[in-house]
Amino acid sequence: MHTVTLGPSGTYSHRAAGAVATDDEIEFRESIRDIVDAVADGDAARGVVPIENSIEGSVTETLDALAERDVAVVREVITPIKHGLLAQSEEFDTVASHPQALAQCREYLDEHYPDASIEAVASTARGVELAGEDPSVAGIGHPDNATGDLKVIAADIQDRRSNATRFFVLAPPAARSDAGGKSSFVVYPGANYPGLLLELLEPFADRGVNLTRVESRPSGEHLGDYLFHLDVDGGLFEERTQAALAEVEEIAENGWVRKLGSYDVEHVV
Ligand SMILES: O=C(O)C(=O)C[C@]1(C(=O)O)C=C[C@@H](O)C=C1
Repeated sequence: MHTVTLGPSGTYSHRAAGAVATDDEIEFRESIRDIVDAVADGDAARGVVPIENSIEGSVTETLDALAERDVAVVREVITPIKHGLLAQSEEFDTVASHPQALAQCREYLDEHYPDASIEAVASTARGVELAGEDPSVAGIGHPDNATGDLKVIAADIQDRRSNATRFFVLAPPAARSDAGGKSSFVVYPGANYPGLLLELLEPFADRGVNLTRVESRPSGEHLGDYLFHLDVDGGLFEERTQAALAEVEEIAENGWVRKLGSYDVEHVV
C-alpha cells in the first residue's frame, strides 16, 4: 500500500514524504483532509501532512482532521522551507501559491510586488504549475520545480532566514506506538470553568514532562467551546507520561482524549 501526501509532485509535503517512502510508493491527494481520510479508511499505509510552520504557525486543516478522524502519528519530520519565486519572466501580475507559503513570504511580496494579485491555490507545486502554463503568473515553491520555461526570479524569499515546517507521518490506528521521545494528544474537556486549562496542563508540569506545543481549536459545537492539541517531550512508554495522561482523562471525563501516539523526530533537507 502507498504513502499519500499533498500533490502534485514537487510540494514540500512530497519532499518530506521522501523520508518515509520511495517516489514510486507515493500517491498524491488534493487536500490534507483527503490524506487523513485515506489513512483512516485504510486506503493508504502512511500519510504525510504539514502540522506547523515556524513563521505562520499551525496548519489548522491538519489539526481539525486529526481531531475528527482516528489515525496514529508514527513519526515527525522537520524540513527547512526555502521558497523561490518561479515564473517565465519578470512580466507577471499574479502570484499563486499555497496560503501557508504566501503568508511566509508576505513581507517580501509587499515590498517587491505590492501591486501583484495574490491567488491562493491547493499547494505550492500547483502554483508553480500555473506559472508554467501562464506567463502572467508567478508561483512560490521549491526552486527545484523551475523546469521547462520557468526561471527562479528570486530565491530565499521567506520572511525569516530560518523557516521550517513540521510534518506528521500518519498511519492506521493499529500502528499506534508507545515508543518514541514525543507524544501528541487531542483533549476535548467537555467542560468550561475557571482554571480548567491549568488543571489539564499541571499533570505534565508536576512530573517534569515538558510541553512542546499547546493549541486550542474551536470544537465546532458552539462559540467559545474548545478542544486542545498537546505535544509533550515524553513517550507513552514512560510511567510519568502515562500517569499525567490518566489524570487528564479524569479531568476530561465529560469529553474525550485522543492519543495520537508516540514517535521520534527526524530532520531532513
Ligand atoms: O504546498 C506545499 O508545498 C505543501 O506541502 C503544504 C505546505 C503547508 O501547508 O505548510 C507545506 C510546507 C510549507 O510550509 C508550505 C506549504
